[in-house]
Amino acid sequence: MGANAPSGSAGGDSVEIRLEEVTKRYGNRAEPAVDAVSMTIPAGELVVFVGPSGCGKTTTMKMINRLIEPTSGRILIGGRDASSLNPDELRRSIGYAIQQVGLFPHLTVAENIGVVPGLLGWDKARIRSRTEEMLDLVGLESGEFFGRYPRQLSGGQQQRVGVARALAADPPVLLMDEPFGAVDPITRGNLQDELMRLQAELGKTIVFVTHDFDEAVKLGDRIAVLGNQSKILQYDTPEAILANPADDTVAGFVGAGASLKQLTLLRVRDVELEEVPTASVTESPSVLAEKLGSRRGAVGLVLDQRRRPIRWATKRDLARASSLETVGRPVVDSVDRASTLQDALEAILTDDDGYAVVTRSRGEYAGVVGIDTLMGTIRQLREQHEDTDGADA
Ligand SMILES: Nc1ncnc2c1ncn2[C@@H]1O[C@H](COP(=O)(O)OP(=O)(O)OP(=O)(O)O)[C@@H](O)[C@H]1O
Repeated sequence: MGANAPSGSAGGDSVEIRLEEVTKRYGNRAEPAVDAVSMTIPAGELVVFVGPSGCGKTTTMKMINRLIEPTSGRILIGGRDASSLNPDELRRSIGYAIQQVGLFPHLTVAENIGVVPGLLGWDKARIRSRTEEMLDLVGLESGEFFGRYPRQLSGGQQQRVGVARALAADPPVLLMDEPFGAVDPITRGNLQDELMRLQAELGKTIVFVTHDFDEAVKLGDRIAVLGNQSKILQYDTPEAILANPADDTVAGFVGAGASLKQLTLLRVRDVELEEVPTASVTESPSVLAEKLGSRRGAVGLVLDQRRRPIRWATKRDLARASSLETVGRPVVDSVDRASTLQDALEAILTDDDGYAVVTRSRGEYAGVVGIDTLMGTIRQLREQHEDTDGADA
């Protein structure tokens, strides 16, 4: 952020957010809603606050743009004390997207997106082109949606407009409070994918609140697992939290299947591919049988003339077969190098041979990932994170 008050139109550079002993006491309640929270949200990262209902996530977030004033402590945004800034200007420099979307019902989609740029004094032509750009960015066809009213949109479309509006003035900081909470799981998944794509492009500093640990794992560069009064139970990368939850409460929050969730964080390209014996569909079954050798349970792949895997065959299958065209069982599922290891596991279970076939861009055979590789990877991750903890202690 520049030396002047954040203009909100500067865009570009991302900024760090620091909370120093931030406390919020509502009215004269004995217990603070947020108790002396200190944390650093690194510039350009997406940090997820996750924790049980009522633990203080929203209160903590709203203190960053001063929708709620802290009772004590300091919040620094790009090194500047938020309490020293004009609250209206501060809020214009921070994008804000919430579950209820909060679109103005009497304004069109375009007018909603243009609200903050308008407040910042942008001219009409610039607002119009920015609005079109934003609609495009969130995957809504500008010609179709520009003049619609919020009630003429589906829930998912409203959420997209909410995100477009939050981003319109190109703020360096974005606060998102359960922004995808009110939509069906498929739309939610799509919106999450969009946000990840956007973030890879834009590199904003984003604070994202959710109840949903899986959402946190998917989106977060880091996750802050919060307990009562926003006490930070663990603040680390998703990998580290999954591999090694700080205590039983965090482990409870991570929930069942932590190892499976770890597999969503790694890609096929992160592990070494293995090979199984292969033969071309034009060869005779005995050729593949010979390559399989005498090892029990060995399995081979039949490739078509463009080297695309088509069938799995064991030694027994081959002994009975007259042609490789019909031998064994078809390859049903395959993955590529960009697939997650969870996709690979899914393919292993679908094809039931202990391997997932990995293909290149045109479907040619590249290798396989075996169940042993997946188990080894999980074991390795766990050990790595245990080592890191040991070093810190
Ligand atoms: N305006 C308010 N006045 C008094 N108490 C409040 C107010 N807003 C929130 N609280 C209390 O502060 C605590 C933290 O609330 P907050 O909304 O920050 O939690 P949260 O973690 O975001 O919850 P949820 O996930 O359910 O939205 C709660 O106990 C809540 O009842």
